[in-house]
Amino acid sequence: MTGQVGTDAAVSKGGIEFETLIAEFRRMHAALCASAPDQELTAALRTEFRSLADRLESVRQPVEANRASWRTGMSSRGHPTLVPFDVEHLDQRVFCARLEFSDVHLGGNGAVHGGTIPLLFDDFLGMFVSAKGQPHSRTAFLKVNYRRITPIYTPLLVEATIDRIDGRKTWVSGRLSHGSEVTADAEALFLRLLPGQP
Ligand SMILES: CCCCC/C=C\C/C=C\C/C=C\C/C=C\CCCC(=O)SCCNC(=O)CCNC(=O)[C@H](O)C(C)(C)COP(=O)(O)OP(=O)(O)OC[C@H]1O[C@@H](n2cnc3c(N)ncnc32)[C@H](O)[C@@H]1OP(=O)(O)O
Repeated sequence: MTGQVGTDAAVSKGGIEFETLIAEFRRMHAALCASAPDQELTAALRTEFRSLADRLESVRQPVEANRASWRTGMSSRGHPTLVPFDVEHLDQRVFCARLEFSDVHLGGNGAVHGGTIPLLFDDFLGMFVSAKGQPHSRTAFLKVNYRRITPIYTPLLVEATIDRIDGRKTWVSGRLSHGSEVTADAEALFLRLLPGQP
């Protein structure tokens, strides 16, 4: 890692190019998870990955605000390893989105890895709290119930509601569904940060 700081102009924050780059990265990530390359292909890929990492580290940004993977309006803000979702509806009380897990998220026997679902909920509920609850909040707790196996490569719906706001506290809950079946649900408390609080 070079630690070099790029300029704003060096960061692609707009246009379709960054979105298609992230889509290709996610495809590559899923293909890597699902593959078994032989030694020759592994060596060739390692060389290409190293070269790509060198080029990206040369335009490294110090804080999230300047990073291309921090774009509102893009699925998961353009972050390549968060769980991507497509927003269906957002209002003061309800937030819902469509998503599909991939080989990136596979645990075992066709089921999504148990650690991936809290990642989705933390990000999804956190976005909701940021947009319609209290911005600049942080997760104090997140409880997840795994009700059924969550399948990969299957259209799913994730929904959330803001249940209560009291002072700095926002209580929020979420559900992940496959058709009429809830596969996981969550409840969380977010606390608005105090001025100067890290
Ligand atoms: C497409 C539509 C959306 C468009 C959105 C547009 C823009 C959005 C842009 C960006 C959005 C960006 C991000 C959103 C996405 C993801 C969000 C991810 C969020 C995270 O992933 S963030 C990382 C994980 N998170 C932590 O790293 C927290 C570590 N931790 C702490 O930083 C402290 O722990 C803190 C600050 C939580 C509290 O500390 P503190 O000192 O401020 O407060 P204190 O302890 O005094 O508690 C005050 C009162 O809360 C009660 N309380 C506290 N904790 C509790 C608990 N666990 N359970 C029950 N009650 C609790 C106390 O009991 C007391 O209650 P009372 O006042 O009644 O006595």
